[in-house]
Order: sequence, then structure tokens, then C-alpha cells
Amino acid sequence: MEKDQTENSAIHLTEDHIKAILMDIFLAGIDTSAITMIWAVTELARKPTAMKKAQNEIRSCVGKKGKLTENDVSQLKYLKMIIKETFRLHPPTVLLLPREAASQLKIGDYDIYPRTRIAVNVWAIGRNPDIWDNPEEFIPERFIDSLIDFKGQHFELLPFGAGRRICPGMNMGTAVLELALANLLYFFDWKVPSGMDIDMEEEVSIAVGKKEALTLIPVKYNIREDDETRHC
Ligand code: HEM
Repeated sequence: MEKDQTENSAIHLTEDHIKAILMDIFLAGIDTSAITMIWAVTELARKPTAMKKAQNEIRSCVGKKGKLTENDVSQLKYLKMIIKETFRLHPPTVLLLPREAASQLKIGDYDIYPRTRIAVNVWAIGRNPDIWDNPEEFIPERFIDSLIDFKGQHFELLPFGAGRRICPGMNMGTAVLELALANLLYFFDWKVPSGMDIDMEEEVSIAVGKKEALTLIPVKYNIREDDETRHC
């Protein structure tokens, strides 16, 4: 970045800018994606039918190629539903970033005065029974015929926020998640150790992750002779 700077650059970046950009990527970008990945695998481990369905989709798409690319991932419809459903139940930034009312307004029965700090509880919105059927249950299929997406246009599902302060790393975060999750599901079957219950307690912090580490046994998937590469 520093090397690309010239006298005539439209934007002049100092070393402090570069440090801040890197800090943003590490603080805002890594925990959130890692936490979402852990919740997705946790939910799938608790719902083996959904895990199997996702693996069938991925394996029949990749076939004997033995390698997943971003092009493959763009075709994986069920995987994308799993990610949406994970964001609904486990948005890592549960209260988004705080807002401040610029002027007097009314939200429902509440009068909000200027400069009031407002937190949007997207965790609660994602579990609101007035919006979602069986809200506590992990059901990726609920998105089959639904137009609801998480890009800030549908207020039922706001894991990345909305408006001018929407997460600028949304596309990168989603791409990383899709590719990493697809790889984990393609290369391994995941078993819950016998006699172990999966704990769902959350660890309250800026990004809300799983309190207890997730322990699963990976079983390497062997590509079969009859696996065909289908263009999915
Ligand atoms: C699963 C992945 C991610 C989730 C769920 C997520 C979620 C969020 C949320 C909810 C906000 C606040 C938006 C609001 O209040 O309206 C935010 C802000 C932000 N995110 Fe992300 N994020 C993710 C990945 C990333 C990545 C990969 C980067 C950078 C590489 C990133 C950089 C940022 C930055 C810089 C802000 C502050 C933006 C501002 O204040 O204007 N995020 N993110």
C-alpha cells in the first residue's frame, strides 16, 4: 500500500491509516467469521440430516475433482441457506454498532429524544416468533422459497447491519465462510463423540461466540469411483 503511493495519488495513506485498516480486518473481520463458522458446524452436528444434505449437495457438485473452488460454491444453494439460518440464530454482533438519534422520533410507543443511544437487537429479531415459525429451531429449508437475504434490505435478518454503516466486509466475510464451510463438509464427515451433548451456551462479548469449545471427530471422506462431477 505504501509503495503504491505517489505524489498524485487521489488518497494519501499514512502509516497510521494502513495500521488502522489492518486492525479493522483483524478485529472486525476474523472473529466474526470464525464465530459464525463454529455456530454453523455446531448446528449441523446437532442436525445430521441437514449436514448430510449439505454434504450430498457439495460432493455431487465437486465429484471426482477433489477440489472446491469459489465457482462451485456459488452454485451451492443449500449451503447458502445454512449460512442464512446460522446468521438468523447466531448473528455474531448481536446489538450491531450503537446508533445515536439525530432528532426526536417515535419508535412504537417510545419517544426517543435527540442524542439517545440506540442498540438494535438483531439476535432477538432473528428469534421473534411473530416473524419466524419455530424460531428456536435450525431449519435452513425455511429459506427455500423466501426472498429474505442478509444484505441490509430485509430487516428480519440483519447480521451485517443496514444503512450507511453496514459492514463493509460483508462480501469478503460471506465468501470466506462459504468456501471454508464447504471445504470442511466436503472433505470430512463430522461425528459427535459418543456420550457427549453439544452445549449451546453463548459467551457474551463484543462478538457472541460459543462458550464451550466444539469437539467433533473428523472422518476423512474418500472420493468414490462412482462419484461423478456434475455441473451443479
Ligand atoms: C461473518 C462475518 C461478519 C459479520 C457477521 C460482520 C458484522 C458486522 C456488523 C453487524 C457490523 C456493524 C454494522 C451496523 O452497525 O450496521 C460490522 C461493521 C464492520 N465490519 Fe463487519 N462483519 C463480518 C465480517 C467483516 C470483515 C471480513 C471485515 C473486514 C475485512 C469487516 C469489517 C467491518 C468494519 C470495518 C466495520 C465498521 C464499519 C463502520 O463503522 O462504518 N467485517 N460488521
